Amino acid sequence: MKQETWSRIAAVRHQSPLVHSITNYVVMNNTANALLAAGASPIMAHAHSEMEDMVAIIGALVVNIGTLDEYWVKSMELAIAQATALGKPWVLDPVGAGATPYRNEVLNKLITDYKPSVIRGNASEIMALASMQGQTKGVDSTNAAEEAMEAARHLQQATGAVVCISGATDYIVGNDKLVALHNGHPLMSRVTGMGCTATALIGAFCAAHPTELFEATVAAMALMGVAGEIAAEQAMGPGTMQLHFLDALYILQPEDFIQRLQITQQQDAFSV
Ligand SMILES: Nc1ncnc2c1ncn2[C@@H]1O[C@H](COP(=O)(O)OP(=O)(O)OP(=O)(O)O)[C@@H](O)[C@H]1O
Ligand SMILES: Cc1ncsc1CCO
Ligand SMILES: [Mg+2]
Repeated sequence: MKQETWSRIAAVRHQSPLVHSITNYVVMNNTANALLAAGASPIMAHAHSEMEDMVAIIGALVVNIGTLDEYWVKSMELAIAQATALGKPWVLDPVGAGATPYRNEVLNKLITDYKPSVIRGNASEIMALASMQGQTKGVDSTNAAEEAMEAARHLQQATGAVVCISGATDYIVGNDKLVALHNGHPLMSRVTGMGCTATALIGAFCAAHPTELFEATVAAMALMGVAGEIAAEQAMGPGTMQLHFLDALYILQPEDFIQRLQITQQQDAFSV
């Protein structure tokens, strides 16, 4: 399992897949650099006139609604429609789901009209999306993590997407599959757009493994966590954390990755 996860990281380095992101102004530079450090090739574009042609040449599409507006939402729809037509994976980052009616309306439309291949958000975003997709409040949940897990499962069933909840522990939910990753460091949440970076890396891994989206998502989040942990050991604070994180993505070797990776998997089990 750990060796197989490493082989997916090596495949991204080897294949250097082209990842098209329509993402927010805040994180464009961070995510492009993270993709490069992991061995992928980033392109950011949103002009309506080039969406079809751009999506024709990429391996995967990442849609992040962080700083959405009406023009960009149309770009997203054009790009997603083309990705769907060409059978290419597309990954959704529902930044700020639940924060405003406009965000919710856009997200609900994207999820309902064009099914994402993978959705990655933090617990509150995943819970907001699940309630938009008809989930009634969980009656069984006894704690926040369990509530988020029920939401992720609901969202997975409603959309068919692989659903990732990121946080201190990352959970990846597929159809009858659940993996938990226990790496990472609290300093990661002090750098803007680490979640967006996670989603961009998922895009790269899906591009390299288009028929194994669950495993691709696990590998991308495993890389995030291990690189984050290594970076935190070197960093003095958020500034150097950002720099060391890019270096860790680039330098990481299989021995260190396998030694550090903390992964647990459950089949057919959705209790946390
Ligand atoms: N307390 C923590 N301990 C370990 N890892 C963490 C912690 N908090 C976040 N992470 C890691 O940081 C990355 C980003 O996850 P997070 O849930 O913070 O995303 P987010 O809320 O969408 O962030 P943003 O919106 O700022 O991009 C993931 O790889 C996650 O595993
Ligand atoms: C701070 C911020 N605002 C909109 S997007 C973004 C980056 C983190 O998602
Ligand atoms: Mg986020």
